[in-house]
Order: sequence, then C-alpha cells, then structure tokens
Amino acid sequence: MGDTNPYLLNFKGYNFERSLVDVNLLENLDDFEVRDDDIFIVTYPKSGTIWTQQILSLICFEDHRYRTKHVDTMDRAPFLEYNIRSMDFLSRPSPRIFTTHMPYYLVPKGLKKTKAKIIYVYRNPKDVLNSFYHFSKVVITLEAPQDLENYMKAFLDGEVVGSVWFDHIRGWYEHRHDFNILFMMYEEMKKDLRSSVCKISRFLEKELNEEDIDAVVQQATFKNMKSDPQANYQSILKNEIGIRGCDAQFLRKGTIGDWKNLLTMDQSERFDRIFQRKMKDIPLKFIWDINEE
Ligand SMILES: Nc1ncnc2c1ncn2[C@@H]1O[C@H](COP(=O)(O)OS(=O)(=O)O)[C@@H](OP(=O)(O)O)[C@H]1O
Repeated sequence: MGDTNPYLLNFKGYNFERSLVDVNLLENLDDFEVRDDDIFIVTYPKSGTIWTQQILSLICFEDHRYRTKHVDTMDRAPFLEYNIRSMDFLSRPSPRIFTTHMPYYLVPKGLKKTKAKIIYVYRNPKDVLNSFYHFSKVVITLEAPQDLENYMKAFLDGEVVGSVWFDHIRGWYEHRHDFNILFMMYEEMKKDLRSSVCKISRFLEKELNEEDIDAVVQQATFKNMKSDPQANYQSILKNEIGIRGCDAQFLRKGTIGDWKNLLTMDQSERFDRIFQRKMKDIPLKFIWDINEE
C-alpha cells in the first residue's frame, strides 16, 4: 500500500486513521507512563467501543452514573492514539480510562509491567464488517467503499483502519498472559447486559450496589445511549470528525446478525471458510445470530 494512502497511516505494520492519529504519541509510546490503576479498553473498530466507554464511565464515576456532572463519555475514556481534543493525559487524575484500537505489540510497554487492567471487547467479524461498511460510507475520515465486494476484500486484506481483524484478536488472545486482561463478547453484553456489567465491575474491583447496577444498565442500553447526547457522539461525529450526508451515526442498529441483511450467501460462505481456517486454534466463542445461545 506504500505510505501514500490518504486515509490510512501505516505505522509498524498497523493501519491508523491518518487524519486523526497523533503521530508524536505513537513515536513516544514506549515511554508513555502507565499507572497501576489505569484501565484500558481495547477493541478492533466497530466492536462495541463507545458502548464499553459508556459502561466503564458509569461504573467508575459516580457523577457520570447519577448525572451530577456533565462530561462527554469520550472525555471520560479518551482514545490514546486519536486524541482529537488534545487532552493532557499526564495531568488526568486517577483512575484514568483510555481507549485504543491498537494491536498488542504497539501499546505502551508499561502496560505489561503494571497492574493496569485491560478490557478487550470482541464481536463476530461479520457484524464488524457490516458496521464498518456502513460507517465508512458516511464518515469523511474513512475511505468510502465502492461496493460491498471490494470492501469485503479490503477488510479481509486488512486495508482498513485496524488492519486485519484476525491478527488483532489473535495477537491479543495469544499474548493475554502478558497483561491483566478480561475478554468480553459484544453479543453476550447484548444478550445479558446486567451480567456483563457485574462481570466488568468485579474485574475492576468496583463495588456497586443494586441501585448502582440498575443505573449503569439503564444508561448503557442501546435505546438510551442513542438518545443521550453525552453518550451517542452525534455532535462529535458531525462537528469534530466530519460526515458525508446526514444519516451518519455511531449507534446505527446495535444488534446481532445484521450482517445477514448485507452479505450474499456466497460472500457469507467465503467469509466462513476464511474464519474457520484462521481461527481454528483460538477457542473464543462467537455468536452470529440473535437467537443463538
Ligand atoms: N449500547 C449499545 N448496545 C449495542 N450496540 C451498541 C451500543 N452502543 C454502540 N453499539 C454499536 O457498536 C457499533 C459501533 O462500534 P464502535 O463503538 O466500536 O465503533 S468505533 O470503532 O468506535 O468507531 C455500532 O454497531 P452497528 O449498529 O452494527 O453499526 C453501534 O450501534
């Protein structure tokens, strides 16, 4: 691909969103100081990132949970590599939440030496592809897909932000013992949000009572996030990132199996063959359909 792609910036073999990435930060990541009580959300794009940002903000900050202080979710859990609001990370009070799409080998080295916690959220890759395809059509910082066939090829070849989905999840899974990491599945969060919230808060060692859990769950549902300007990033998308057309949204459908409305039978079967080959030795569970257990 060379380094001439106007949308992708390749740094050490991984594709970042060129117009938003903080290259200075990338070059100094090894020295980035990680604190023991930092929390990192790690995802491949379109896997439930802003959802997890909202869940963690609600769990960790009482004033977010009970809405006594207005802070955008994005500022509670800012992206490390896409620091679009030029936040001073060093002066942020603990506990800091960071969000990243980076592969295991690019995150700050300090993440291995500290007790900092990582929550890795993964989603079935056909729904990731579907979500990414729709999002790429409407966001100006991403290359608009010509058609689905071309986009599926680009996705499978890793010529998208985040590079190859299979490499991202494999890398994090195979190196899981180097980190203090919890794997969460988007589909399980969708099917049982309450249990997922409890699982995350236990991992974070944050004691929540029943009323707190209710408040977290209620404000992390798709419906409520979609209508909550603090959580839906609608204004960020429109005013700080930039959109094509008027139907751009982070919270599009938020369901399981919407890929069936996009992929043809042939495309789906091709995808399955690649998935089976590339994931055969990764024992993570995947859910492809809303009715599947
Ligand atoms: N609360 C809640 N419940 C269920 N699903 C949710 C929720 N919040 C976000 N989403 C869905 O997550 C998809 C966006 O993924 P990301 O947030 O990872 O996108 S990004 O990488 O940060 O651009 C995108 O998926 P699609 O609707 O399939 O496009 C969002 O709708």
